[in-house]
Amino acid sequence: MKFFIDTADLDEIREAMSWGALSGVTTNPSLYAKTGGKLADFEQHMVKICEICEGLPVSAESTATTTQEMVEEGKRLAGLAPNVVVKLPIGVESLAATKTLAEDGVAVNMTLVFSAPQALLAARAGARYISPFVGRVDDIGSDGVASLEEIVRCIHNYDFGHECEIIAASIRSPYHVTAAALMGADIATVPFGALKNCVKHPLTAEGLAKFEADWEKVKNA
Ligand SMILES: O=P(O)(O)OC[C@H]1O[C@](O)(CO)[C@@H](O)[C@@H]1O
Repeated sequence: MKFFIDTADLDEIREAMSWGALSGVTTNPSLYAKTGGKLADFEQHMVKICEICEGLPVSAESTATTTQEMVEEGKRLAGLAPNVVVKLPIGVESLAATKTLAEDGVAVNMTLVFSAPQALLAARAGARYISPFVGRVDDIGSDGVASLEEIVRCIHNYDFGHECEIIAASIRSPYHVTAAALMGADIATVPFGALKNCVKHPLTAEGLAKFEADWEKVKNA
C-alpha cells in the first residue's frame, strides 16, 4: 500500500516528503481553508505543492457544480502542473465530467465516496482514483473499515480497462492504516498528525529509552 499525505500545509508536505515514504498528496477545500489561503492564491498554492512533490500525484479539488464548469475547471487545474489530479465529489454531474476529463487524459480522483455502487460507477466513468471515507463513517456510528472493505472488494473484482486505485480516505489512526493495508487498499491518504502516529509505537519508545540508558552505562564504565 502506498502512503499519500492528506494536507495542503506546505511545511507538513515538505517534512513528510523528507521521510522518503510518500507517494502523493491529497487536498480538499477544507484543508486549503485551514492554511488561511485566499481564493486568488489557490491555484498557485497547488503549483507549489506540485513542485515540492515533483512527479507524484497531487489531488486538487474542483468546487464547480455543473458538468461543464467541472470540465473547464478540471482542465485548468490539470494545466497547472503535469502531476495534478482533479478531485471531484461523486454525483451525476461529476460522473459526466469524469468521462470527458478521462477521455482528455486528465486523471480524476472521485471523492466523497461512501458506497460500493458509487465507487463502481466512478470506476466505470473513468476515475483514476476513488476515495472512500473511513473516519467519517465511524463518526456517524457505522463501521468505516467494513464500508471500505466492501468497496475495495467490489472494485478489485473487475477490470475497468484503465488503472483505477482506491485511496482509503478520512484516515484517523494507525489502526485505520493497518485495516486498509490488510484488505488491499492501494493507497491510504493520511493527515500529518496521524502519519506521525504511524511511526510511533510504545514499545519502540520503551526500547529506545533502554538502549540510551544502557549506552550511558557503557560510556561511564
Ligand atoms: O474526515 P476527514 O479527516 O475530514 O477526511 C476527509 C477526506 O476527504 C478527502 O478530501 C478525500 O479525498 C481527503 O482529503 C480526506 O481524507
